[in-house]
Amino acid sequence: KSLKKNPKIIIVGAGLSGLSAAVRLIENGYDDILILEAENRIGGRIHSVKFSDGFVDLGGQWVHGEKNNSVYEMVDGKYDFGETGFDNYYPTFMQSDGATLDQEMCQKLGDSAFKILFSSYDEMSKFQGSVDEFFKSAFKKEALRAKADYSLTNEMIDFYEKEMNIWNGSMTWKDLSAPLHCISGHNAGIQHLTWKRDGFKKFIDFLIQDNQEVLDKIMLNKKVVNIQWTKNYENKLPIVTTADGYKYFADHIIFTGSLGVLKDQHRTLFSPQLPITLRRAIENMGYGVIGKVFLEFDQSFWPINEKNWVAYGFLWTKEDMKELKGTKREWLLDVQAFAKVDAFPNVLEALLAGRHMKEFETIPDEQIIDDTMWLLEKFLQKQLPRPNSMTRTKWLTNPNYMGSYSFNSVNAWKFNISTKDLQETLFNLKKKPEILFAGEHTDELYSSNAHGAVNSGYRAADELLKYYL
Ligand SMILES: Cc1cc2nc3c(=O)[nH]c(=O)nc-3n(C[C@H](O)[C@H](O)[C@H](O)COP(=O)(O)OP(=O)(O)OC[C@H]3O[C@@H](n4cnc5c(N)ncnc54)[C@H](O)[C@@H]3O)c2cc1C
Repeated sequence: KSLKKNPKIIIVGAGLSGLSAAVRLIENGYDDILILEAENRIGGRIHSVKFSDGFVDLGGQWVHGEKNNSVYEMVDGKYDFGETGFDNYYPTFMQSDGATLDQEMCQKLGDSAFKILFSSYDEMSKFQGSVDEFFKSAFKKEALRAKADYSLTNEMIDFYEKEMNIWNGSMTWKDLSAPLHCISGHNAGIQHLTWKRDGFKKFIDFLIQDNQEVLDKIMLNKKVVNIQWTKNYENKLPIVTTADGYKYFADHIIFTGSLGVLKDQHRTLFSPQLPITLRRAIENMGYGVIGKVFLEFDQSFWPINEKNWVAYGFLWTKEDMKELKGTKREWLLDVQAFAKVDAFPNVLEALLAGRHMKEFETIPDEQIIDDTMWLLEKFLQKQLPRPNSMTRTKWLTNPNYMGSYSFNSVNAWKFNISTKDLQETLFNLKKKPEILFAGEHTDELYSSNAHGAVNSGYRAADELLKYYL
């Protein structure tokens, strides 16, 4: 066959997967690349913003594990990671009435919760339902055995639902598939390594350090609105149209927009329509959102000097929930914890996920400060200083993301769909790979993670390299 020596490749998106694909192609001599990025910056869901005396991460924050983790391995020995300490310690559990909670009992229940969620894979993998159903029935038995109070048991269940929603980006753990939860990849080693005051953006420096030319190939503020692929033709080229009306031709296109973008826009983004197999996978794989609020104070009022202190964990009573339902502060019900931030002694970070994320993202900054301070004062039972500054996330309402990351849903299990189905390459009649898909949601083992995104970019680039070899 007569193949072009240096085909034209368009990569849609300059997040980790797009940049990784570009680097891999350039390293192999394929440098006729154009990267079209909708935002006015690179990095995508890696978004480190200036805050306090460094950078905090609105997107990917921690390196989860060391073994077989492409992010960790790329910088191993070249970067001195920090550590949040979440792996080995429990938060200080708090209740809104200031009652002194039996921390030992809470931790005992916490141990049971972790065992059920992360060490019962034998039973869980055979369970056909959701993580919610599996967890509740097992946890209630454990709580009974531990002679835990009925209301504490329910408050802990609510706490671990939030934990799982934050891990998975789900709105409710009723959507999380129990058997698929058991097959997600795990990278051994420390689970919460940090980039200290540098932010995750530091990783991008490592990723492109030997191929800086990749930066010259990026066009910012170039939102792709349509990709016309040539399904039934042999000798036509696909055409990419951007929102400003420009058209670009290419031999191959690597599309890295999020699963949220695909769910929302695939019907208008691709003409002709994507194959039914791919559409089914897009529609049924899970994708949701988490939120973060960073607050900076003059000085810490949390026990930052206690070696093992990691966070305040909120146990919401029924009365608390009733009090907030129907009010403008209802979104606070999604807040699980306020955690310390490694390398920032004066910064607290709230983590949240659940049913109120749209409200959270659409209320003004001033209200976010008022509400989070109201919440902290309620649980800590004291007056607190106002923060000097605040920054928060808005991933769901940004049309270039529509959420934070993908998860293995109950529907994916029901319809036998895996992340692999989201990798389906579109070929033209000559069997030329025309549109390839990358992005965290397409990685078989580490979807939802930064290293999953990197792996997916390499995989898509390798598929093209293989074609040319
Ligand atoms: C809040 C949050 C917390 C996270 N925490 C962690 C963590 O602690 N550890 C971890 O490992 N991972 C974490 N992740 C996940 C990790 O950040 C992502 O998996 C990874 O960054 C995704 O990279 P990607 O290239 O797949 O997608 P993206 O980063 O979304 O890149 C895709 C790019 O395509 C662009 N785009 C979209 N549509 C178009 C279009 N039509 N035209 C042109 N461009 C388009 C987007 O703007 C974006 O830049 C977190 C993510 C979020 C949001």
